[in-house]
Amino acid sequence: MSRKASDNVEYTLRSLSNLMGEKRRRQQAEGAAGSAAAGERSLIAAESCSSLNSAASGAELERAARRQFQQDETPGFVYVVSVFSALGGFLFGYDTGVVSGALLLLKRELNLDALWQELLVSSTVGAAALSALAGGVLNGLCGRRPCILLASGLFTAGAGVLAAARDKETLLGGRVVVGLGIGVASMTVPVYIAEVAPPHLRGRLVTINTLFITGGQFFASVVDGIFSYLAKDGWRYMLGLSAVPAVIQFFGFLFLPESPRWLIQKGQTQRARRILSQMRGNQAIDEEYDSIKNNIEEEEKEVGAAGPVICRMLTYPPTRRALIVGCGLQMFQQLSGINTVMYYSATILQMSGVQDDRLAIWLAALTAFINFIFTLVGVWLVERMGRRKLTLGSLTGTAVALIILASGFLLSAQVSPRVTLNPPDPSHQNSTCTKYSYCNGCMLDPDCGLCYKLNKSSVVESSCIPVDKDSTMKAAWGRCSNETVFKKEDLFWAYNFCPTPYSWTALLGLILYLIFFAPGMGPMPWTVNSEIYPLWARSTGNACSSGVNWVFNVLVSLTFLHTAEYLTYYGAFFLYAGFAGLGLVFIYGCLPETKGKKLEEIESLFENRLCTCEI
Ligand SMILES: O[C@H]1[C@H](O)[C@@H](O)[C@H](O)[C@@H](O)[C@H]1O
Repeated sequence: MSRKASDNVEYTLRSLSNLMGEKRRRQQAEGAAGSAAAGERSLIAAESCSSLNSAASGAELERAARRQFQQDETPGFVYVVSVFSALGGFLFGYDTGVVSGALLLLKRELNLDALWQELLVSSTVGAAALSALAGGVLNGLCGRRPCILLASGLFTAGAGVLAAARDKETLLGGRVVVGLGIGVASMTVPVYIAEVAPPHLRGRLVTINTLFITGGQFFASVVDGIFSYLAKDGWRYMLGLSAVPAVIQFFGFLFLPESPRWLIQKGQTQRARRILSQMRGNQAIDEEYDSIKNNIEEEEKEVGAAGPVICRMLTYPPTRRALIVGCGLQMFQQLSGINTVMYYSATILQMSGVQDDRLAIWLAALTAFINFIFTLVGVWLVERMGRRKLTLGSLTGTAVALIILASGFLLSAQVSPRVTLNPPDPSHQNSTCTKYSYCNGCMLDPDCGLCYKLNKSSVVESSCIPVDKDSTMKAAWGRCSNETVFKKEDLFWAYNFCPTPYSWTALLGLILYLIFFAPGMGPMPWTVNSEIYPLWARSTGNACSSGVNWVFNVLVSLTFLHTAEYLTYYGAFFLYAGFAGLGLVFIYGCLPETKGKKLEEIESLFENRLCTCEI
């Protein structure tokens, strides 16, 4: 029998056993009085059972099951709950994305030096790493709902502090509060959605959370674009706007339920049953309820309940393997360089000849839009292709795109224009910029930029000059120190990039990167982590893997400029391509397929040694 046919029969039989279970339950509820109003569903059940008795032919069985299936609709409530939780993802994306635009205005208004700018960006990511780890304990003790409420409270408070800040210290405090919210939300939301979703929709609904993350990043870039025109206080709106979705989520969650799985674990079975039937509409919940309950009991027998969860996870082989897979996926997601590619997109676009800064900001919004739209493709594909194929395909494409991107930088470096003019520094300060004889060295030095003219498409009259301390858009002195003047005189100022005929290669690499990364490597690490741990280990497993995601996020972004200085840009992107290659080997060997499986069935996928999973 073909796989499909056997699946059908299995499904048919399962549906029929549901049908009969449902009928039995109804009969018990209706009691001896034998209510005549058994409803349409009982009629179908009766019809199905009688057809089972009389003919019992395969075709009839299948027809009855199909009719039952058509009645089994997932109630809209599951979608409402998922969307409200995914607002946490939106805030994660918004708050990590909005800061780059806000900094452009902030550094002028509050005179921020490089250290303070760095602090305002990385304090949020650092706080997120810590609170994701702490979120595991909170989730286990208090449940998912209080954690989501806490996260939206933190997002609101942080937004308020940031919008009202009068000095940089308050700003730093606000960014830390927001980071604490991001960490808790990033680990709780995928777990919560996975626990309320029916198995056949779980991947899609959890992936919606990542869609909201990238949606938040896109929205942030549009808000940055709009408020960049408001030189005074524009940053207050940028940073404060996130209070709106945070408040909506907070009030929404006052009315939304706790995860039924967490409730069963805590022995609150009546409440759990009520919520589970709300989530499943007209489908029978007995089977699901029993399987969750039995599983919890078995797990307690098998693993015991003594000692910290992380120690039990590490000493019990299936959860140890799941943890390695979960953390590995999150590590490779960040090591493939998504956040540097996104952050660097404006420069890549400038290399392609976009000289106007405002245009570059809007084109960066376009980059965020491509990331968002292709995450939507992931939502569509995840239940069709499954997690494993989608992740493998996505990472393969990402690695190829990184190679193209790196080659673009390599070719550009090989034809890097010569520095032809060396004007004397009027301030007589000893700048490092004078020592470079090619643009390539000049652009890798964060203190210098290239001032040049174009003759047709070739660079002429070029000089490597120190960059202005307040704005990277002009030189500290000389021909390129006054923006309006040098633009009128047909002069160009290149900071962080060199004019190159190979910019299209980098641009192609950038677009391909997002097209491949966004549907798979973006969402799958979150989706897979939400489903691979048994209930007792789920909060801790997700806390660890989210922590790994944030720690590698900080590491990759903080080291990028140094990596680029030592290895040059193409070296840095080749390095990420290498990491993506290693990630491919890891995923090929270790990631099992979890599509369509009940959360309770997934543990068995990790019973075998790693690297022996099905292909
Ligand atoms: O899955 C998300 C997403 O792909 C984002 O675009 C990225 O900024 C995050 O770091 C990542 O965790």
